[in-house]
Amino acid sequence: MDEIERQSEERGWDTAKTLAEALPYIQVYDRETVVIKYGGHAMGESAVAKQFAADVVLLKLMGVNPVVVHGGGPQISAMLDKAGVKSSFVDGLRVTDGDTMQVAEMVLSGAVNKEIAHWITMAGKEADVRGIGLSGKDAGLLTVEKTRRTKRDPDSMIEHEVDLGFVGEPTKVDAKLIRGLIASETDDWVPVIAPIGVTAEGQTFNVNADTVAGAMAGELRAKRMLLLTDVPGVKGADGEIIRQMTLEQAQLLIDTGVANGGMIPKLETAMAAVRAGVEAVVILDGRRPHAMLVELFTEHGAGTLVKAS
Ligand SMILES: Nc1ncnc2c1ncn2[C@@H]1O[C@H](COP(=O)(O)OP(=O)(O)O)[C@@H](O)[C@H]1O
Ligand SMILES: CC(=O)N[C@@H](CCC(=O)OP(=O)(O)O)C(=O)O
Repeated sequence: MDEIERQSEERGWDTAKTLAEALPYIQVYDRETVVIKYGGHAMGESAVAKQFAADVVLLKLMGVNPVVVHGGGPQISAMLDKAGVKSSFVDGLRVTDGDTMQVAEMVLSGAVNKEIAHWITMAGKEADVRGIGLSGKDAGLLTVEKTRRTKRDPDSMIEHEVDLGFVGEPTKVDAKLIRGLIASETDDWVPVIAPIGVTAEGQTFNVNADTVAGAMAGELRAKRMLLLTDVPGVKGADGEIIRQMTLEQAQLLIDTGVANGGMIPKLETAMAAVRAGVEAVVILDGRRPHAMLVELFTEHGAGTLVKAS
């Protein structure tokens, strides 16, 4: 046996050891639902996204029921730039007028949704694991109402409403279709959901993807919700990643401004999901290969875990 063969054999034994060590965790998540929020920043280059799809397939084949909710904020911004439409954000939410809504729906439900579902289907071809792309508009999945935000004027201290346009928050998740897909004994479906919702009057609204993932995880009583983003976790005031936090600590980070921008909807969602019965939420770096596998199947885990206590 030459040196290359010997090293390859060594790697084989290491892989087997890693698999054996994962057994207790694999049992914990057996037939449990894990909602994965795949952020637009985490998608990065197509090689990273394809690796994500392969990991989702692996989860499914290991007995987990993954449900993917995706974002696409940077992708919407790029398309709006091309069209010469300006975009602004309030507390991490995109102010959405009629033109912006059209572009957001086209990018989210069209390009991004179908790409992710397709990559999952491609990665799972041999085992017939199939991604199925949906938006909150399909099968009455997501009902929303207009988001109301107020801001205090720093000089007069008077509160006034900020109109975010067609931005909504979930009031009802009808997860009948999703439950049917993940419960199938004969087929391996992986639902992939775009964050578009509809009001009771039938108007299409843009919804922050973290918020949709939280509402979905709560409705499905998911064991875990994973928020995949572009930072290794939530940073505290000292700039260090916080490994675990309670709901009170999460609220304090928002109130003190240590968590700002896109991290605000993430923490708000994490808190709401835990209150709705999700065991824990993890905010982690989706750009790192196999981040979900490290989080679910190793002792140390990855990112920041948000839990009731
Ligand atoms: N305390 C914090 N810890 C980590 N990231 C933070 C914090 N406060 C704000 N952020 C910002 O939140 C961003 C993640 O939110 P966002 O850009 O909306 O990601 P995504 O597109 O993945 O949803 C990070 O890139 C970072 O700039
Ligand atoms: C209302 C609102 O802000 N909607 C988001 C929807 C996409 C999203 O949430 O994407 P990320 O997860 O990649 O940030 C937006 O228009 O950007």
